[in-house]
Amino acid sequence: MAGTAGRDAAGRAFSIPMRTRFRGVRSREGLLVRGPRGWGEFSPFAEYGPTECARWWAACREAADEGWPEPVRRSVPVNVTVPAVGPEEAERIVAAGGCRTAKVKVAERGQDPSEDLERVEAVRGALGPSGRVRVDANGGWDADTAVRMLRALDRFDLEYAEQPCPTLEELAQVRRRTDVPVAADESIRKAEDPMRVRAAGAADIVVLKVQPLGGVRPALRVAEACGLPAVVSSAVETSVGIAAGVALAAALPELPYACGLATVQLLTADVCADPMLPVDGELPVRRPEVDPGLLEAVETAPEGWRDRMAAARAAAG
Ligand SMILES: O=C(O)CCC(=O)C1=CC=C[C@@H](O)[C@@H]1C(=O)O
Ligand SMILES: [Mg+2]
Repeated sequence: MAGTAGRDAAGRAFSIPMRTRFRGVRSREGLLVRGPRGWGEFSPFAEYGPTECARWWAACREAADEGWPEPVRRSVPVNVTVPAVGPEEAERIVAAGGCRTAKVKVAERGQDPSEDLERVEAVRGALGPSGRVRVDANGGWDADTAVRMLRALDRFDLEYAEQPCPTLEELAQVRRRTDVPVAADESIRKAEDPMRVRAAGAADIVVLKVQPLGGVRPALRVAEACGLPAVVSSAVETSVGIAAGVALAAALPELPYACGLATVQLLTADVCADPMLPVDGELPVRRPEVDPGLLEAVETAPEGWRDRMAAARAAAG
């Protein structure tokens, strides 16, 4: 038993294939670390260097060593996430998701604009008129394309558009030139970013992710400082990482929008026997247990991840 506890504290690496390629990623990988307060997840995407990884590591340590602030709600409304798939698959994902809000990926490299229109139309059809539909372009459009596409897509009544363009100047332009509210995601990665977003008039909403912002507490401070409505979204973690996102959403004083935390559905497996999957469009505020057998089934050699963790720690100073 002592051996397992030692291994858990040093970190257990995992690799879980995605159901559909998402953000260019085919399998989700990371390290799970057990501390006195429970499990934490360290799963920065492959392209992130030590400086960025330092914040992801801080989020993992917060979960494992400190735990999270008291929740002010018992459950969190969530959106189903629809990758850049064809319309039939999009419809199936929305129907299976059981959520009243859908976030649809658009502007996927190599796809035609008509594919975005067909996908969003299918999602609106599947949700019916009372559902909410938001799109996420991951900065894939320039300002003119974004304005043209959002005007066309708004036929299906958009709740907002997440990161339509890469820069703050372009986001501000899109805000001025369309009626679709703009949410900043990639533009919010450091504590000072939301203030810049606000000052540039670049967004109506901020997307907060626990790992890139360095934990639940730093993300709460960002939300408070910037004063814009916040949507909590995942970095497509296992249920261990999703629980941290739920803790953030549960602790925010206001939560006017559904959160992007229903992403365990995008993975082919999980490490918890009672995964963080939505019930009636909501995720209950809880912390699930890691199941040893499920973790072993997706476990990989930890050395590379422990090196990444050491580099992140060194960068944090
Ligand atoms: O917000 C959601 O519905 C799910 C999470 C999600 O879309 C993302 C998670 C991780 C990386 C990103 O490319 C992506 C996003 O851009 O919001
Ligand atoms: Mg996004």
